[in-house]
Amino acid sequence: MVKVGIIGASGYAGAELYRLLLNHPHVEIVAISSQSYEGKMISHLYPSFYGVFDMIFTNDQEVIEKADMIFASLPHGLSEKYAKQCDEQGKKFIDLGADFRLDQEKDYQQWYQHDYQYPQLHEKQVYGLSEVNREQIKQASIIGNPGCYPTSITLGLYPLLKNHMHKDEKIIIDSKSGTTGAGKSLTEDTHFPKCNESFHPYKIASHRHTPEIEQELSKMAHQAVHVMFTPHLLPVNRGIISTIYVPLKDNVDFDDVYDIYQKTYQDEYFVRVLPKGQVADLKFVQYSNFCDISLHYDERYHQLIVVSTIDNMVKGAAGQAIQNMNLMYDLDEKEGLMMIPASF
Ligand SMILES: NC(=O)C1=CN([C@@H]2O[C@H](COP(=O)(O)OP(=O)(O)OC[C@H]3O[C@@H](n4cnc5c(N)ncnc54)[C@H](OP(=O)(O)O)[C@@H]3O)[C@@H](O)[C@H]2O)C=CC1
Ligand SMILES: CC(=O)N[C@@H](CCC(=O)OP(=O)(O)O)C(=O)O
Repeated sequence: MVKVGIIGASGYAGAELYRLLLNHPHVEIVAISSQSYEGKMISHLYPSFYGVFDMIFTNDQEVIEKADMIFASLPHGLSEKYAKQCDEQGKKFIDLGADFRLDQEKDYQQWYQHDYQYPQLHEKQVYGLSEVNREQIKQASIIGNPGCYPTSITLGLYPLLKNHMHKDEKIIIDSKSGTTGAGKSLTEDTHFPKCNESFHPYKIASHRHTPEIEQELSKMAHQAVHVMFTPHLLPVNRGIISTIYVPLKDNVDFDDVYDIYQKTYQDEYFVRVLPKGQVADLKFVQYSNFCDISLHYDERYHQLIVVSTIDNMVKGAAGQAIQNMNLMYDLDEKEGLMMIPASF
């Protein structure tokens, strides 16, 4: 059994981790921590766990002491010191936040306004996009779990960029996220009367996921890729849907693009390329670890339109983190993650 601990377990992504891990046959959750709820039972905060998982929140140090595999689900800038301790003690560490995602410290400084406390630690980090970096993840001890928007976008573009079927022009991406993406603290934007029955873009041309998206797309394409990324707040609890507009190279036709997507993902259980004519819909990935991709062609402009959708809490956070843990422990990648999505 893998002895798992979760730091920041009172937050949404932390709670989603134990909701899923409780069904994992090779995991024992040995400790979970919270600063605000230390000494309280989980059901005090999340009544759905009452009688199912009556663990008491402890402190961060006890989690590190007891567990061999530590997930951190904290606001940005707080994970490094825990990763350092885990590294020194030979424990595995997966960060659900952004502290181990960017390759360049200068990008982290610019977009997150933090410095690296332990720059050498970052030489060990692996970007946890499971389907793309599988072999590196298997060998890693520190994983930067991808952001939710970047997961939907990078999986949606990987086959196209890897096979250089796109024109060397900037890519336009419109993404929409449910409100759990903003975490559990109340904000003006996620207050029910403000977001309910409304819909708005935010952080236009300035969202902190932009450098992460460009970094990973550029690696896939082996050349610099630039994006115009606009996130929107969708008044639903869960789900991200990204609509991506990419000009195709002149000699590339849509049927070839579709074939490449199918070939690339044919052995990937969690990435589903939908049949031609179908449209990806976040309803049909909610509560699951699937990423559904539909492909569309605008012949007037010779443009590909990719629609890629995930559950932000699962493939966009806790599910992908568990998929990565499975890889790190040489377990079946699907273990604990075989949930069927909502059907209506
Ligand atoms: N929600 C999502 O869809 C996704 C989230 N993530 C990432 O996962 C991480 C956790 O996100 P999420 O669970 O949504 O966030 P929440 O705000 O819901 O939870 C974060 C938790 O961190 C703890 N915490 C510890 N120190 C602090 C501090 N100084 N300030 C605020 N909170 C603190 C809090 O618990 P306590 O006070 O009890 O210790 C809190 O419950 C973030 O880095 C987020 O970006 C990644 C992908 C998707
Ligand atoms: C709707 C909403 O507010 N979403 C969050 C992103 C989700 C998230 O938690 O960010 P990471 O994936 O980087 O951890 C935001 O825009 O900041």
